[in-house]
Amino acid sequence: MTDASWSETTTPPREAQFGDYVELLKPRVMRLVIFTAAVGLIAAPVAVHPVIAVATILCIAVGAGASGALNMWWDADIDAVMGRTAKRPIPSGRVTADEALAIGLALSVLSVMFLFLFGNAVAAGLLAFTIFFYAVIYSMWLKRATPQNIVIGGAAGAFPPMIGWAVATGGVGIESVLMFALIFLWTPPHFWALALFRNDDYTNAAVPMLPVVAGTRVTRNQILLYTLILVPAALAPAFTQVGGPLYFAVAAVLNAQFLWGAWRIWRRDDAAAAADRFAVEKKFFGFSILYLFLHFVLLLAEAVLRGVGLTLETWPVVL
Ligand code: HEM
Ligand SMILES: CC(C)=CCC/C(C)=C/CC/C(C)=C/COP(=O)(O)OP(=O)(O)O
Repeated sequence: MTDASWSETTTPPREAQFGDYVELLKPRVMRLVIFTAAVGLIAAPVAVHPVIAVATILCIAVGAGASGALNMWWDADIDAVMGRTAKRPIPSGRVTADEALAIGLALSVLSVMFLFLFGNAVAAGLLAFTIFFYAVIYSMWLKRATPQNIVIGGAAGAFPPMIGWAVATGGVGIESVLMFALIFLWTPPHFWALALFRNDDYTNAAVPMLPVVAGTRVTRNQILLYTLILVPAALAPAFTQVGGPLYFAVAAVLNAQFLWGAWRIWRRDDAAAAADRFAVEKKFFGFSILYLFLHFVLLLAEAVLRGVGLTLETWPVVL
């Protein structure tokens, strides 16, 4: 469906295609979110039937996508102003805001309902809370209100492994809290590195991201500070039942590299960054994604080595 408000001088948007609706669900970011949820489920000490595992991961994926659609519905005005997001389905007129809202709400309800059926009440409750946290607390409130938006709002992105863990165990454990902490503390360096080289976008859109409000010096300091706190939190799972020597050895290298990147960002200023077009910040942002992905690959590898994760022995109750 297209928006009728386009004037004759504007290139009319084309009709929406299936891909536009998929784009509403923020698939590129959400694939890592879904992977962390899957690892939370598999690393848990209670084995799950593959049918339940697949069904519940699908529910979490749909719920994550739904929260992305709700975010795009609410943020359409901001997205229209920023170069990175101006071509999204709503600002480009291919999908209407009402459609995005309807899709976001419908998929949220369906995902939580089916996670309750295939999983349990704790997992479904956590998924509902996570969708609410991203769509309402982060998008509708914090994002436009405070430079601490992504620190507090980052909690939404940290819940998925806890949801996966809750599917398997029916509860919360120290290990799932550590997985939460890993993502929670990783989010500020991940995002602020990007905000440094996308500062103009956020300034134009009047979004109070840290570099806009407090300046780039403070942002560089905060990236290093959060990385210093992140490193011990990222190594801690090695000493629990989900970790082991493999996790520790590889994570130590990854964390040394992350710390080195944060240090390089900290010790330079905007003139140096402008000279190489934010090459260090861009590299650090790219590496942040690999960094988080590999930590969860390590948790998966440790689970495979322990022989936990899936079992055909417990036939799913729901069937
Ligand atoms: C409040 C928390 C977060 C903020 C503000 C944030 C912000 C961003 C932004 C603005 C981008 C660029 C996206 C684009 O090019 O459209 C990005 C990319 C990305 N983020 Fe985050 N992020 C957050 C949390 C997370 C979490 C929790 C994950 C996964 C666990 C994640 C995974 C990714 C990935 C995989 C990409 C690259 C997407 C691509 O391939 O283009 N982010 N993030
Ligand atoms: C299971 C479940 C519900 C998971 C949700 C996970 C979650 C909250 C991920 C958030 C990651 C994200 C896309 C942040 C972007 O911030 P932004 O929206 O300010 O970025 P933008 O400018 O790209 O829109």
